[in-house]
Amino acid sequence: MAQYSLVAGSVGLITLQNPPVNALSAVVRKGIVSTFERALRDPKVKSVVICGQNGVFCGGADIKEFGTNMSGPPLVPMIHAIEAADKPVVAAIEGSALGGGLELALGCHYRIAHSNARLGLPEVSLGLLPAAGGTQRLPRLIGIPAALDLITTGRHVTAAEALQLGIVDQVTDHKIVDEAVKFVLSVAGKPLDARRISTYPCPPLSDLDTVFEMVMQKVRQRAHGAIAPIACVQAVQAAATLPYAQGMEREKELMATLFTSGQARSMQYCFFAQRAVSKWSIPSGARWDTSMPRPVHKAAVIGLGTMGRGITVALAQTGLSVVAVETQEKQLMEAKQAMPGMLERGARRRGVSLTLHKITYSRDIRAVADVDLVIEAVFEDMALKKKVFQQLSDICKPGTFLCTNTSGLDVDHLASQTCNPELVVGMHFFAPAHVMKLLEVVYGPRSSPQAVATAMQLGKKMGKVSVAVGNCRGFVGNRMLKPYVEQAFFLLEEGATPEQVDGALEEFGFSMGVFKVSDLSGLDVGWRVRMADGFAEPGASSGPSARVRQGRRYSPLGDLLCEQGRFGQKTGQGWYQYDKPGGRVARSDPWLHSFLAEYRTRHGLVARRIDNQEVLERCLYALINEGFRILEDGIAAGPEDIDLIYVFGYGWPRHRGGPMFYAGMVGLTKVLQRLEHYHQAHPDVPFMQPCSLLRRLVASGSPPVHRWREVIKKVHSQL
Ligand SMILES: CCCCCCCCCCCCCC(=O)CC(=O)SCCNC(=O)CCNC(=O)[C@H](O)C(C)(C)COP(=O)(O)OP(=O)(O)OC[C@H]1O[C@@H](n2cnc3c(N)ncnc32)[C@H](O)[C@@H]1OP(=O)(O)O
Ligand SMILES: NC(=O)C1=CN([C@@H]2O[C@H](COP(=O)(O)OP(=O)(O)OC[C@H]3O[C@@H](n4cnc5c(N)ncnc54)[C@H](O)[C@@H]3O)[C@@H](O)[C@H]2O)C=CC1
Repeated sequence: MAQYSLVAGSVGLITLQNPPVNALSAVVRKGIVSTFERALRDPKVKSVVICGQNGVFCGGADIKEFGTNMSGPPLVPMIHAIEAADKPVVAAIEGSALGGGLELALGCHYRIAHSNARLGLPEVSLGLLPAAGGTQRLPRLIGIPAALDLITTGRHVTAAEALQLGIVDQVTDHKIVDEAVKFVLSVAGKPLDARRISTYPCPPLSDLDTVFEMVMQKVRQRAHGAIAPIACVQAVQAAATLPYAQGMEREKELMATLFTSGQARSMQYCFFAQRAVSKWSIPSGARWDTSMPRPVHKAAVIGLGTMGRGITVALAQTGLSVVAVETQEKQLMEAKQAMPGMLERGARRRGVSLTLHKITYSRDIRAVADVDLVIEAVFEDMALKKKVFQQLSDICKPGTFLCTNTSGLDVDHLASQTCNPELVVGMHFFAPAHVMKLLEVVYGPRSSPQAVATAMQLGKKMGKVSVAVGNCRGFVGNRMLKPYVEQAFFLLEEGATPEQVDGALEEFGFSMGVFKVSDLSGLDVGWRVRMADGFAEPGASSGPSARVRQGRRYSPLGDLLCEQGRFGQKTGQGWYQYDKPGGRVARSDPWLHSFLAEYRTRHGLVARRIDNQEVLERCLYALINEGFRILEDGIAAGPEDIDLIYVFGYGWPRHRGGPMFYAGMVGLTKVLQRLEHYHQAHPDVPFMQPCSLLRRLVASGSPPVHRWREVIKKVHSQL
C-alpha cells in the first residue's frame, strides 16, 4: 500500500509500504494512484514527496506478479500522471531504486538521493527491459551511451555516480524525507515544463547508426543467445530516433515479446532460486534459521597456489585478517608479488577504493594457531591433505573451523583426521576464487550445524552464492561434469570434432565449450582424477582393451593427449593449439584431427556425421540425468541448488535457467525418452541409464520444478 500524510503544511508525503523492498505490487500501485490523486485535489497541498518505508525507496515491479494474471493500475499511465502533474513532485531515494522504482523516480520532477542509495535498471537480468518508460526517459536524461550502459548491463550505480550522470539532482547524508521536503519547498512556484523528462529531446550523437551498430555487435557477443540485452538496445535506439510516444509503443512491443519468453521465465526462476538456496536445510535437520553462525574475525589459508591466492584475496576483501601459509619459498614470493595487484583490480572491479588489507604471510603452519577458521588449499592429494588436517587439529585453538577447498575428495575422511570432526566442512571455491561467484559448502555426516552456518555466512560476506551440498565424489558440480565430459569424448570417437562440440555448446549459450574449458583448466586435472579413480592407467590407453574400463565404455582420448604432454593452454597444445604456452586464443589443430582419424582407424571406428542436436542431447541430458541422481541421493536439497551451481560455477546460460530447470522446459518426458534412446544405443554407458527419480517425476505427471521436492521427499521417505 501507500501511506499518505500532509507535512510542513503544504507537502503531500506518499510513502510506499510493501516490505521488504516496497515492490510495486498491485496494491502499492493502487495506493500510489489514489494518494497522488488526493494530493492533486487538495488545495492545501502545493507539492508532493514520494518515498519508501524502512530505508528503501523501491525494488521495482513485484517480480512474483509476473507469472500471474496481473491486475491493478498499470505503471505507465501512473508515471505519466505524476510527470504531467502541475504540482512539483520529488522522489526521495534511499536504499534501492531499481527497475520500476527508478522509472517511478524518473517520472518525478526532481530526484534527491541519500548517499547510501543504489540506483539501476536491472530488468535485463530478469530477461526483460525497463518497460515503464525507462528506456525512453533515461537516454533523454543522461544521454545515449550512459543509458545504453546501464540498461544493457543492469548494473547498479551509487548515489555519487547517479549525481555525476545526472540521474539525481542532489545527494545528501541527512534524513532523506526532511531534505526532500526542504527541497520541494524551495522549488515551489518554479515552472515544471523543463522538468518533464519525456518532453526532452534525446541528446544528439553524431553518427548514430555507427554507434548503435557497434553497441549491438558488442551486446550480441556478450549475450550468448540472450534476447533481452538486444531488445534493450533496440528500445534505446527507438528513444534516439523516434518521438517519445512512438518510442513508448516500441518499448511496449519489445517488452511483450520478452515478457512471454522462456528466457524471462528462466531468469526470474534464477532470481528466486538464488534467494531460496540461502535458506538452506540439510538432512540432519539443521537449517539456516535455527543454526547460529559463529563470527569469523581472523582466517587462514594453507597453500598459496592458484586457489589459495584467490581465496586469500576474497577473504581480505571482506575486511578479515588473513594468515596465508605456503611451504615453498618460490610460491610464497610469487604469491606476495601477485596479491597486491589482485586486490587492486578487485577494488576497481567492485567500484570501491582500495583499503589497507590485513594479510600476513608465513611458511610455518603454526602461524594459524589463533585464527577462527582455516581454508586448506594444498595439492589435491589425500595423503597430503590428511597430514595438513592432523597438523591443524593439533595447532589451532579450540573451536577453529577447519575447511577444505578440495574439488571432490572425501570431506568426512579429512574430518576423521581431526579431534573435532564436527568443525570440518568443505568450502569449494571456483577458479579464480576472488572472481567466481559460486561456493559449494560441503557438509559431512559429522559437520555441526554451526560449522555449516558459519561457512555459508562467510561465503555470503565474500559476495558468493553459497550452496550447501552433501559429501560425495565431486560434490554436485564436478560430479555432474563427469558424464558431460565423457559424452564429449565419445562424440569425438564417433566422428565429431572439438570445434563442433564446442560450437554446439556455445550456440546453446555456454561462454566456452567443454574442450576449450578443459584446455583452460588443464587436461592434467581430469587425468589425475581418472588415475585416482583407477580409470586412466599408464600404458593402458592403447591396445584393444583401451576403450573398456571396469566393464563399461571408456574413452582414453584425454589420457592419450596427456601422455603426449598436451595439457592445454599451459603447454600451448591440448584439444586446440595456442601460439605459445599460456596462450589464450584457441586455434584449430590439424595434428589433433589426424590424431583422431588415426585413433578411430586403430580401434575400427567409422566416423559418422553427427548433428548438433545429438551433441547437445548427449552432453546435456547425461549431465541432467546425473543431476536427478544427485537429488535422489539427497546430495543437493533441490533443483534450485543444482541450477545455481551450474549458472554461477560452470557457465550454464542464465537465460536457460540451469540444467534442472531446462529439463523441465524441454519436458521431462522428452528428456526421459531421449535418455532411453541413447541408453539403448549405448548400453555400456551407465550414465545414460535414466535415473529412477526422473521416471518417478514423469510418472507423477511431470510437475513443475518448484514441486519436485514433494516427489523427492516421497522417494526419500520410502528408502
Ligand atoms: C502479454 C504480454 C504483456 C506484456 C506486457 C507486460 C506488462 C508488464 C509491465 C511491467 C512494466 C514494469 C517494468 C518494470 O518495472 C520491471 C521491473 O521493475 S522488474 C524488477 C526490477 N527490480 C529488480 O530486479 C530488483 C530485484 N531485487 C533486488 O535486486 C534485491 O532484492 C534488492 C537489491 C532490492 C534488495 O536486496 P537484499 O536486501 O539483499 O534482499 P533480497 O534480495 O534477499 O530480497 C529480500 C526479499 O525481497 C524479495 N524481492 C526483492 N525484490 C523483489 C521484487 N522486485 N519483487 C518481488 N520480490 C522481491 C526477495 O525475493 C526476497 O524475498 P524472499 O522471500 O526472501 O525470497
Ligand atoms: N585449480 C582449480 O581450478 C581448482 C582447484 N581446487 C582445489 O584447490 C586445491 C588447490 O589447488 P590449486 O590451487 O590449483 O593447486 P596449486 O598446485 O596451484 O597450489 C597448491 C599449493 O599448495 C602448496 N602446498 C603444498 N603442500 C603444502 C603445505 N603442507 N602447506 C602449505 N602449502 C602447501 C604448494 O606449494 C602450492 O603452492 C586442490 O585441492 C584443488 O583440487 C578447487 C577448485 C578449483
